[in-house]
Amino acid sequence: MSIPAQSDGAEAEAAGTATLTKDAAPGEVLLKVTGLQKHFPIKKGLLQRQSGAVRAVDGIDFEVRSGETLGVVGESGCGKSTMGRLITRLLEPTAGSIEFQGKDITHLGVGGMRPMRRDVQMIFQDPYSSLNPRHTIGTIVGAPFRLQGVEPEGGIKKEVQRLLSVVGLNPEHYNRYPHEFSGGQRQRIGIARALALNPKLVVADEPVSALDVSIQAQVVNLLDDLQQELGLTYVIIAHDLSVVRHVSDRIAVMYLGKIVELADRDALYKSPMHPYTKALMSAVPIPDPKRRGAKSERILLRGDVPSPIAPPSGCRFHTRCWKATQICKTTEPQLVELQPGQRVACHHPENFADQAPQDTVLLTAAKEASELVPDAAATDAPAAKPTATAEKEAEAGKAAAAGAKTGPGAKISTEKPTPAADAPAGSTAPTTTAPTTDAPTADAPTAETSEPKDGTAPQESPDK
Ligand SMILES: Nc1ncnc2c1ncn2[C@@H]1O[C@H](COP(=O)(O)OP(=O)(O)OP(=O)(O)O)[C@@H](O)[C@H]1O
Repeated sequence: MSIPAQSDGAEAEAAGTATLTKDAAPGEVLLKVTGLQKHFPIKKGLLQRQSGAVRAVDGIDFEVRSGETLGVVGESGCGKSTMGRLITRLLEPTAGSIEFQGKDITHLGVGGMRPMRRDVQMIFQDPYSSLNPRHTIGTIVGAPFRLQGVEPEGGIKKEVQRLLSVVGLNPEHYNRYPHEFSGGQRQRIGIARALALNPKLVVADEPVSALDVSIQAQVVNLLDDLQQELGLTYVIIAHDLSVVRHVSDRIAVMYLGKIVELADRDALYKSPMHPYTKALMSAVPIPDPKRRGAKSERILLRGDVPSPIAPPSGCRFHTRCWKATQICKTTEPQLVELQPGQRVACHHPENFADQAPQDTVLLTAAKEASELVPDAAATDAPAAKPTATAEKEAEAGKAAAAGAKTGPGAKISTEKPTPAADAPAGSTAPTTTAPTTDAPTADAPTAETSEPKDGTAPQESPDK
């Protein structure tokens, strides 16, 4: 796919809207997150006194390098979306810091963030609710220019039409409304809007999970193409391991508000070190029919993820981990680099020397919360969470693509997207994931934000 060049920084400078930071060279750290926390307060009673907090993100550290794709996986409710909204500054962090190109943006206000909004954009999960139904596509995709006061060369209309063709839509559909498009096409509209200001970092929160299976691969391939042509850096949040495997260079695995493992994609899939990662990976179906008969075991995790209001002490995974010992209950493991490029927070990692060999007494209850089952039996097993993921993937039929991925630019097998290639409107089957935590419902914590509906994706920080 050939993508026409976007207006570059020089033009922006000429227009008097230069960004505050200098560009990161490929491979340099673009985003650095340190000790990031987001606790949503739980308020009760007439006086709305705070009675606790949902610890959605509870101290995470990671970096995103220019030009790479960082995939973020984990069960529903582990804090992936909250993390995405924190780094795009749609949410105000409770603690920690966020640096973008060396500049601390943790507590920048609306005015301070305005220039940054050009560089950091977000693509939302639900292409139905993230586009304002009363606005035309032209208005939606052109909104970032108006909000930032940017006048592209040739005018907004021409630039919007160019963006529409970049994402595989018909530029003539400029005056149409969102309801006239299918789910996949709407997601392309969301992508066009995100690309309007030539961002450096794009955070995509479950960008394909609301789309029909047949359309998912097209959108993933489009994101791939755009990255190569425009040198974009992605943070892609997904619970579908085959999508994450396909698109990511590195992968962060989250559990209950923490990153438990952060590693290069191949290392993570070949030799996961955190037991939780291993359980997640064991649920991915083997795509190669020749290897399918090979003896393999799946790890079923029983029960729900504990509540993020009162997470377990020590290692948060210890209540469901078959390797947990006393130290796991009392001491929180730090995320340390055990292999080059592979950081793990575990006292008893897989595929590596034990970090607490003296601690041998297993926590029986925890051991019983997981079960190793032969592969065939696992297929019919009831829905512990990783198994549910596996089922979704099997259903998605994308496993072959996942297994075949070898390097950047590899494609999920699909027909090339054409403007008309997506399924007609209404034919998609949105997937929603039920929350697994019992956290926020009972105590009705304060909602801080909702997805923008007006085509103005993250132009302003709502909690400022
Ligand atoms: N505005 C909010 N107010 C209170 N609690 C919230 C808010 N947003 C998220 N939470 C809670 O924070 C926790 C993490 O939610 P988050 O949406 O980040 O998880 P997730 O991993 O993205 O899950 P999913 O895949 O289901 O979207 C959950 O327990 C959720 O209920």
